[in-house]
Amino acid sequence: MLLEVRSLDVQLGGLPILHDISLHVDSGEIVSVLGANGVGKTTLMRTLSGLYRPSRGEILFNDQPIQGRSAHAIVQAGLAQAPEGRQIFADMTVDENLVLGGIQQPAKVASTRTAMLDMFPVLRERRNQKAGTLSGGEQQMLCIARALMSHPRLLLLDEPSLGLAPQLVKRIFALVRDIRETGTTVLLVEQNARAALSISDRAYVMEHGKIVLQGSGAELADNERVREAYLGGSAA
Ligand SMILES: Nc1ncnc2c1ncn2[C@@H]1O[C@H](COP(=O)(O)OP(=O)(O)OP(=O)(O)O)[C@@H](O)[C@H]1O
Repeated sequence: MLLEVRSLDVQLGGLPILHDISLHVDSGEIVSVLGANGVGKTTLMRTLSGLYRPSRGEILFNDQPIQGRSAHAIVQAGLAQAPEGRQIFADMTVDENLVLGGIQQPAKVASTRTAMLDMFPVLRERRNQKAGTLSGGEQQMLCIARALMSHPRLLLLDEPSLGLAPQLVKRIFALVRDIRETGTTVLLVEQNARAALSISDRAYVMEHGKIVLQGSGAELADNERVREAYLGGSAA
């Protein structure tokens, strides 16, 4: 197991947000966490990245407990996040954003940046352009490439399809598959259950801060409750 989350509770501003979350991600998998707006998906991602401290439970990464470690130390351990809303540096160029993503591994920045520009040719064309002037899809690619600059073993993706047209959603999900092929494990949170399940080995469904269902991508795509709530209709 690359990531194991055991009985995690998270409170924010005194309010319970996540309750008794347990999940795992094996090396080489693509795993999704699905759920509607506000169920706590971003809170989970931010907790895994060390931005929130759980009130109970354990997070094991590569068999080491990481809860309570700084966000910086967690990136160094090999867990990087492409956050919801992209959060790229709008006034900096594409190139500068990439360099910042690799800041913890300065010796590798030049070669990793070349690899990223090969993987995302649209970023190569726009490498000297201010990131804030990129389209939504280009910004998402930059956000993912910036996270990959730290050579993570596990990439967390928070709603990569948010606000993108269907063709671009397809493109982004194809890229997630490519990323896995290069040896990076992926944990993805998504509202777009259809697209996420189509590329996931396994998935979890969250409601009201809890995990209510889990299974293989195919099992969940076939599950009546998932079909009704997230895929827009029953099997019939
Ligand atoms: N800093 C905070 N303080 C208090 N409550 C918060 C805080 N951040 C988030 N919440 C609440 O926690 C709940 C879960 O929010 P979260 O952003 O994790 O959901 P989400 O599943 O990612 O939703 P979305 O898809 O809309 O981003 C929401 O009710 C939200 O209002």
